[in-house]
Amino acid sequence: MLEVNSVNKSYGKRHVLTDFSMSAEQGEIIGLVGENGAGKSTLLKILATLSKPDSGELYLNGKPYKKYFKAHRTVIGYVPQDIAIWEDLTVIENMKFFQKLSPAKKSVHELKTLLNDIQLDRHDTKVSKLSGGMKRKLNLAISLINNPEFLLLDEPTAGIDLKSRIEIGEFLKTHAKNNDTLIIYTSHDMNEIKDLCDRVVIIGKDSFYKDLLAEYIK
Ligand SMILES: Nc1ncnc2c1ncn2[C@@H]1O[C@H](COP(=O)(O)OP(=O)(O)OP(=O)(O)O)[C@@H](O)[C@H]1O
Repeated sequence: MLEVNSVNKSYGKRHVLTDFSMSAEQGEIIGLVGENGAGKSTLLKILATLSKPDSGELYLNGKPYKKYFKAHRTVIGYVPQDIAIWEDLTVIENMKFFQKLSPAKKSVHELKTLLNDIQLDRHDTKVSKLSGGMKRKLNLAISLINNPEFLLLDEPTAGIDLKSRIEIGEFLKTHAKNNDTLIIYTSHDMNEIKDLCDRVVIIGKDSFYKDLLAEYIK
């Protein structure tokens, strides 16, 4: 489903991605790990069509990103590291707002069902009153409005309570299985990666993660 071939990306003189390649199939959950600054967010932005590589080729369902990036955008869901929702609107008002920007049309009932699936039932609460975990859940629910085939999550569980973290993990597993969604997700928590991911991709040269993974996956 996804092919990434020899992608390079630099910011000025700083090489962030060097000849990076990977492939992935529908329904897989892939953990992307690497040290701070290894290029995980950079790769996710490229995969989400929000940034372009300096060189290399990417394909989704056999179609090159270069030619089909607009079409790909409609089937990709992306949750950035920083939470991007309206603090002064309620949960359901945020869902309705982002629904208007989405190519897929969902009824209010469907939007509420999506929130309930992710165990966020405070539909009429202002975002400013939500916990960090609930905000992460809302951000994730927004990314699912367009029924993405391919979901990219940049540290979706960073800095949140254990209950929300477990609920998000369980939701993602069920969602990937029921919808055949490819999920690529970054985290610094190796226990979470081990519980959630079918496979791990290491980014960067650091052998630390290779050794750590070998230890965890024994
Ligand atoms: N727009 C940009 N302009 C210049 N440098 C950038 C830009 N975006 C990222 N970088 C640099 O590129 C490197 C890789 O950043 P990136 O955010 O992709 O790493 P990361 O693996 O996601 O890190 P972290 O685990 O800390 O989130 C870092 O050194 C960062 O400072």
